[in-house]
Amino acid sequence: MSSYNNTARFSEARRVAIFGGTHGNEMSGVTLVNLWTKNGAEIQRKAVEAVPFITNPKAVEKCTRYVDTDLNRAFTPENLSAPGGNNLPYEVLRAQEINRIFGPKGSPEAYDVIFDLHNTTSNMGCTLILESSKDYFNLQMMNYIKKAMAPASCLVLLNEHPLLKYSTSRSVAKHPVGLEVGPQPQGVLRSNIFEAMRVILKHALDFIELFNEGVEFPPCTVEVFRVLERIDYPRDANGNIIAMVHPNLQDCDWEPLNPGDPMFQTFDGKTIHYQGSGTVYPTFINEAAYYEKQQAFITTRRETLVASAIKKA
Ligand SMILES: CC(=O)N[C@@H](CC(=O)O)C(=O)O
Ligand SMILES: [Zn+2]
Repeated sequence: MSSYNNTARFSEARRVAIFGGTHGNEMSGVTLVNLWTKNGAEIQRKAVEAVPFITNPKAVEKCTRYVDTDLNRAFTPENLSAPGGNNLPYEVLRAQEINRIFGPKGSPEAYDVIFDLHNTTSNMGCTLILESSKDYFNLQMMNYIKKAMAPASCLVLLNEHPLLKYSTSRSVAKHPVGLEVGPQPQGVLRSNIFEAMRVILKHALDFIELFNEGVEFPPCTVEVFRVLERIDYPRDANGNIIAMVHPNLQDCDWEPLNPGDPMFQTFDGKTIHYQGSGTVYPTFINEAAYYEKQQAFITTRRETLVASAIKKA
């Protein structure tokens, strides 16, 4: 990226990948990618090469999140450079392979954009996940998608947290974009969720086509929800869960949670209240895949980011 007259210049985003099955039991992404692999007409755009790709075929085969370890945590520098070949966990080997095809991560040869399709069991609706508040190309894309979706809502989750950020499959690209649509149970396809994901991706590809055609996008602001904290379930001394998400919080992703609001309900009916110092916006509430990660939900803060104008270099 370079700046000239306050317009950020980015090279053409020709190489685009659409990942499905990073988690093998998240069926919208798996199904869309399989569909587009058979017939790519829907994802074809002028001056864009969009490659649909199943990232974790073994997990898709078993309809499980992963086989050995979570692929969407596996793209660390250590893993990507680990020797050991076939002795490595399946997903680490697969991460290396994906990094060879679509990366190398952090290099000029890396793919321009990777969309990674996920589903959540949480009531999050349409969510886009970003990893940087300074990527004006992605911020402009978020602004475009949000406007194109209106009056339907599409929220942006910003995971830029120094400790809570993880090494995603999409992080191989120059501009990584996560799509997270829910609620949808694991292993299940719901038509409303499937169609919502399909529409988000349509707008995203339209944006890239316009950008590649030389359209200048004027400065804009984007409302995002920045990851603050992970909240675990209350546990006993043995680590067993002793409370559930409170009914007042269940399904209330993105709604304000204030100090003193009910948060958990113990099995004997006691309410545990939120003790933070100010209003937060919880999301990924009661996500099935996060029980193993000791996470009941995450808290976020609302922020407005500013993006400069952008244009093709
Ligand atoms: C439910 C789920 O899998 N969510 C994704 C979010 C992301 O792609 O950043 C994950 O934990 O990897
Ligand atoms: Zn996922």
